[in-house]
Amino acid sequence: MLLAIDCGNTNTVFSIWDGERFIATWRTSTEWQRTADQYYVWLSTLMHFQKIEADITEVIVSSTVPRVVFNLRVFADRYFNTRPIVVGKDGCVLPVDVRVDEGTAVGPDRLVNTVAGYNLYGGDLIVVDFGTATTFDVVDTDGAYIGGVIAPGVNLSLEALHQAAAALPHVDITKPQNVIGTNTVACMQSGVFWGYIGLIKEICARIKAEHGRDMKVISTGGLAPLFQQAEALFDEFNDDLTMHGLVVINEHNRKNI
Ligand SMILES: Nc1ncnc2c1ncn2[C@@H]1O[C@H](COP(=O)(O)OP(=O)(O)OP(=O)(O)O)[C@@H](O)[C@H]1O
Ligand SMILES: CC(C)(CO)[C@@H](O)C(=O)NCCC(=O)O
Ligand SMILES: [K+]
Repeated sequence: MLLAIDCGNTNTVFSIWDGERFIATWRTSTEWQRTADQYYVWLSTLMHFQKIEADITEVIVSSTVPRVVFNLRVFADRYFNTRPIVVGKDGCVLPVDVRVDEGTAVGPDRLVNTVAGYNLYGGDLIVVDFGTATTFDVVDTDGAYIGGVIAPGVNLSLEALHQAAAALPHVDITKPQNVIGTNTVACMQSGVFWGYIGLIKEICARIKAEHGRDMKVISTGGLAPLFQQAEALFDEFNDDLTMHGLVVINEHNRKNI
C-alpha cells in the first residue's frame, strides 16, 4: 500500500491508499523539528486505534517546507524500508510539463494539484487551493503547469489584521450576514470574506481572458465550500485533490522505474 504525505506550511496530511481508495487520512501540524521516530509513534498509534492493518510498501511526499523532507525520508526508510518519491526532487518525474521562468522553484503542492486536476478534469483549468496561501494554478490544454497566482491565505489575512492592529481581536472566518458590519468582528469578517469573493472572481476572470480559452475552475481546501456557498465561483470542489495527485505521480514513477 501507498502512504501519501502532503506537507503544507501549516498542516501535514497522511493518507493510506490501498490501490483503489484512501482507507485512512490523518492530519498533524507541520513542525520541522519532528523526527522520524515521532512520526512513527504518532502514525502507528492512530493506525492501531482505528484497527488499520496496512502493509505500507511505498511512500510519496510533497512538501512546501524543505526542512521536513530529511526526517520524512528517514521515516520511510527506517519504518517501511522504502525510498520515498519526493515531488520536485531528483528521481521524481512529472506526467506534465512545467512552463515557467527558468530557475523558478514552483511549490510542489501546486505541481501535484496540476497533475490531479488534469487527470480528473482534463486541460484548461484553474485550480484554486485554500491553504496557508491561496494559490491559483493555471493548467494548459495539454496539462502543463503554466503559472498562476499566490494570494495571502484567508486565515493569514485575518491573523495579519490581529497581529498588526492593537484593537483588532483574533477572529475566525465565517460568511457574514451583511456587508456593513456593526461591530469589530463583523467588520473584519466582512472585509476578508467579501474581499475574498471579489479576489477570486477578479483573478479567475482575468486568467480566463489572458488564457483566451474556456476554463474550468476547480477548488480544494477546507475553506472552498464557505465561499461557494455565497456565490457559484467554482465548477467543481474536490477535497482530496492533492492526495489524488500524489497517487497519480506515484503510479507514473513506479511504472517508469
Ligand atoms: N469553516 C471554517 N472556518 C475556519 N477554518 C476552516 C473552516 N473549514 C476549514 N477550515 C480550516 O481549513 C484548514 C484546511 O485547509 P487546508 O488543509 O487546505 O490548508 P492548511 O492545511 O491549513 O494549509 P497548508 O496546506 O498550507 O498547510 C483546516 O486547518 C481548518 O482549520
Ligand atoms: C505558495 C505556497 C506557499 C502554497 O502552499 C507553496 O506552493 C510554495 O511555497 N510555493 C513556492 C513558490 C511558487 O510556487 O512559485
Ligand atoms: K494544502
